[in-house]
Amino acid sequence: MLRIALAQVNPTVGDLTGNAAQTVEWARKAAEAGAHVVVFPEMSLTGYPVEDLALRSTFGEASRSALLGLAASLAEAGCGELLVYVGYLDVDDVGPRDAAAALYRGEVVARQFKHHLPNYGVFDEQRWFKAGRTLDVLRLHGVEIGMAICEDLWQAGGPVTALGAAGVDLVVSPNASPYERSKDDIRLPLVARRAAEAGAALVYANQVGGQDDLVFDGDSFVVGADGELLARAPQFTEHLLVADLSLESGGCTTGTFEGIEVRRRVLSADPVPAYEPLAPVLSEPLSDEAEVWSALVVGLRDYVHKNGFRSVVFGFSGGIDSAVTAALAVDALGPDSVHGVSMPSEYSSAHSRDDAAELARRLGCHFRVEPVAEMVRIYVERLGLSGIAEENIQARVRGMLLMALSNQEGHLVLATGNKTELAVGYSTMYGDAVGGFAPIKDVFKTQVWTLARWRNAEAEKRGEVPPIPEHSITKPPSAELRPGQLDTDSLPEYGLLDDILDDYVEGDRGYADLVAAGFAPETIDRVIRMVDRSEHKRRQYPIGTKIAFRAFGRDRRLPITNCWREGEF
Ligand SMILES: Nc1ncnc2c1ncn2[C@@H]1O[C@H](COP(=O)(O)OP(=O)(O)OC[C@H]2O[C@@H]([n+]3cccc(C(=O)O)c3)[C@H](O)[C@@H]2O)[C@@H](O)[C@H]1O
Ligand SMILES: Nc1ncnc2c1ncn2[C@@H]1O[C@H](COP(=O)(O)OP(=O)(O)OP(=O)(O)O)[C@@H](O)[C@H]1O
Ligand SMILES: NC(=O)CC[C@H](N)C(=O)O
Repeated sequence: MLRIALAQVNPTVGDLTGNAAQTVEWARKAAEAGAHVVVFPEMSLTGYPVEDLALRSTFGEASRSALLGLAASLAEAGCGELLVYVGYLDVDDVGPRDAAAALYRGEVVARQFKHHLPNYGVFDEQRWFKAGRTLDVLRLHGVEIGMAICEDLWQAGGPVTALGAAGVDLVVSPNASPYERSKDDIRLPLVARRAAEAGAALVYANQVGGQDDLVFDGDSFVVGADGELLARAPQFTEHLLVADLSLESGGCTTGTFEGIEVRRRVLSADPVPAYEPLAPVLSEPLSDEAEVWSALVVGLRDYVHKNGFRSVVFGFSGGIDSAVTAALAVDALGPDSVHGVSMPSEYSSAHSRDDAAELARRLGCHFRVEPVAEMVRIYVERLGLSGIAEENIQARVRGMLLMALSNQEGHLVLATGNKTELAVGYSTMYGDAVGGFAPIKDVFKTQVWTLARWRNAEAEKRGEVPPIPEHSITKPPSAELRPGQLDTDSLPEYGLLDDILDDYVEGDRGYADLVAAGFAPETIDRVIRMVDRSEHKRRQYPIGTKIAFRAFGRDRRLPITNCWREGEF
């Protein structure tokens, strides 16, 4: 029997000192829980992803030296007998390495480099790292333990097959697997299959927390050699998952398997005396809406706090996007850190002001009214503005006002745009598109309504006041930039629009496939033109948390100057 701890922690990219201190603190908790082994996430000492920091030799050297310091600190903290797997950035003659080390009795007893470097979606690892070629097996208390770093699990054959062929009893896997909807439905069966293929139990330790536009959900778990789920950590929160594994050791051989050299070192040969196992912890995965909400809350909170802000400011229009952004911000930061500003113009309806005030009342956050009509009038008269130029100046005056409040009072400005608007370019540059972070930029408009209803229903279940005024959910969306304006004057109805965008953006489908899906050719043409023409706006839009398979930004990268148009060929 061996007691394994999975430290599902939230590191901060670049904070070697803070992350090392966090590693010691969590290792101590694992030791106190009686664990023999503790596994931290991928590159937990540096944070993940470090992007081009990987290419800085100074950072690589600092990471290597922080690892040695950590080995010593762990021993000093009384964790010397605990086998600690920690991820870090290594650098050798070949180049930078996505690495994990095993620390024991104050020493680095193994260093292994990731073999498979993902280079798709949000990952650019072939730009940043050189691949590893060897695997290190450690024998601890008679158990043969191998290691596979994140993507090494995702590729059939290779490291896990080699470890299985060598005869390991247990594979530990440090991971930094970013959240996207339903990804947990892919990970667990995949890892279970790998465990069964290797004939070894598998410990999957994932990072939690936000890093720029990525959020990590944790959801660490342990599966047995037959692929059965034995323990699972909760999502979106730091957690120490402790599990007892009953492992039969058949012994391990060294040599070359699958073309990979497997090395082995014996740390301690004797099994631990029998002890009373812990009851297994099997946290329930969250519902789809709860999962997305938590992702958005954690992504926003970590962006704000890790960048040294304590509060946010943005426009409360009385509409659904700013209402959902406000509810998220209050869940993430607390009401005292959220500053809403109503900025009525000449065309703002009375209900937009009332709904904005009601939202603030329900949330208990800060709220002020700053009319913009007079400032807008000066621009309009001085420059003789009309039409779209007059419409947009209202949004731009609001943007300027919010940035002024940010400068003056130190709040981070949030942009409230959703994925549908971003897709079709339905926002004013330097107007409602200003800000440092855009919490719902990867959420389609129809999902914004779903989340609003879900969040209100959750509040009702808990006997709390629903945060979002009903009228903000039910009224027809309008930018209120001219009298009686409705979004549907310029855009197809949102249900239809989101269906097309789901196929064109998420599914990357071509024209013929869209027609085959049953959309009218003229609507397809119109939507595709709007999407393709607004790439320049998306490049300038603030970052925000990725929740979908294909988010704008890291996942979907298209040229701005681009004369290719989907059509009939
Ligand atoms: N390829 C390119 N590269 C760089 N810049 C490029 C560009 N193409 C145009 N531009 C620039 O972009 C400008 C046009 O963009 P912009 O000034 O933003 O204005 P524009 O896209 O013409 O108008 C904004 C649209 O968004 C709608 N809106 C505004 C505010 C809020 C909401 C809402 O409901 O959330 C909707 C509004 O009703 C209107 O339909 C051009 O004048 C030009 O300066
Ligand atoms: N009268 C207003 N007072 C304060 N902020 C406003 C006002 N009008 C617009 N904004 C800001 O600009 C953003 C874009 O708003 P707009 O009403 O143009 O479109 P929207 O995408 O339907 O957003 P919402 O659903 O929040 O109204 C709003 O979310 C809000 O932050
Ligand atoms: N850091 C990684 O190697 C992550 C890649 C992997 N496919 C995942 O998303 O989980």
